[in-house]
Amino acid sequence: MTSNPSPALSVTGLSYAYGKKKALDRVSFAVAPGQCAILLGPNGAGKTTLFSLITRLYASREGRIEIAGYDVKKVPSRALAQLGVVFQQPTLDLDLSVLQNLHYHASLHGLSRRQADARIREELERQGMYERRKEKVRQLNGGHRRRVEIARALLHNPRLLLLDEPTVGLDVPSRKAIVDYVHRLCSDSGIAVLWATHLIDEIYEDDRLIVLHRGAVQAEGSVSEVLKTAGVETVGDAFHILTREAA
Ligand SMILES: Nc1ncnc2c1ncn2[C@@H]1O[C@H](COP(=O)(O)OP(=O)(O)OP(=O)(O)O)[C@@H](O)[C@H]1O
Repeated sequence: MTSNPSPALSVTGLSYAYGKKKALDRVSFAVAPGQCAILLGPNGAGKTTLFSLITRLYASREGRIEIAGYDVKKVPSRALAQLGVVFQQPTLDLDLSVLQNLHYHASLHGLSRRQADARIREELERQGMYERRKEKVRQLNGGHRRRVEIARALLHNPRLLLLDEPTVGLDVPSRKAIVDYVHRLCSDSGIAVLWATHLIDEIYEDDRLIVLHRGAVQAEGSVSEVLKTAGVETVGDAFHILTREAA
């Protein structure tokens, strides 16, 4: 087996503005295969803008984004084939069954019926959702809908999974189940994750942290490196110090 030395995600010197309003300012960081990276930032930090650039919803003239070594501007279809995304707003069709939603996505990615059946079963079983496959999404609670969206994002075996505040609006047990599941996914499958959040209890000790505030990276590294940068003992204090507004 040949090893792929490229990071799962590499962002270099990325800037973006909405008219005159600068939303990202020379953002650079990388996420290695198997790494769970938390993009931590308060409202308005630029997290969704960054995701919109990685997924090519927007294009930027300044900076470069590579997914598994593929430049999203130069070879977009190759780059996006390596990417799975769970957007902040739910995107399942509520009136279709779980299976119908997943088959639709699998065919968009060019999976044969047989491949799709196998991958759907695998991903739903991993999250204890296979027995719910024939139910309409409308019948599922918010946590189970999110599980289906995560399964869908993984069907084509991407190398990078983006999650934009995926636990918003969920109750505590559903949140915990999703946070645990995604962290296990990184260590077990080698996929890289970029998880945008402003909730510090979603961070695990082994995660990589990228603290974003006002469109700029304020600190980046392991949890202990970020604590050192901020000169504090807890992630909560680091978040407070690194994202406080200038007086
Ligand atoms: N369509 C837009 N037009 C103008 N300004 C925008 C637009 N979208 C975002 N912004 C601004 O860009 C900045 C970054 O916003 P963004 O939504 O990327 O932040 P965020 O970290 O995702 O915040 P949230 O957690 O609230 O979603 C903010 O100042 C926001 O007001």
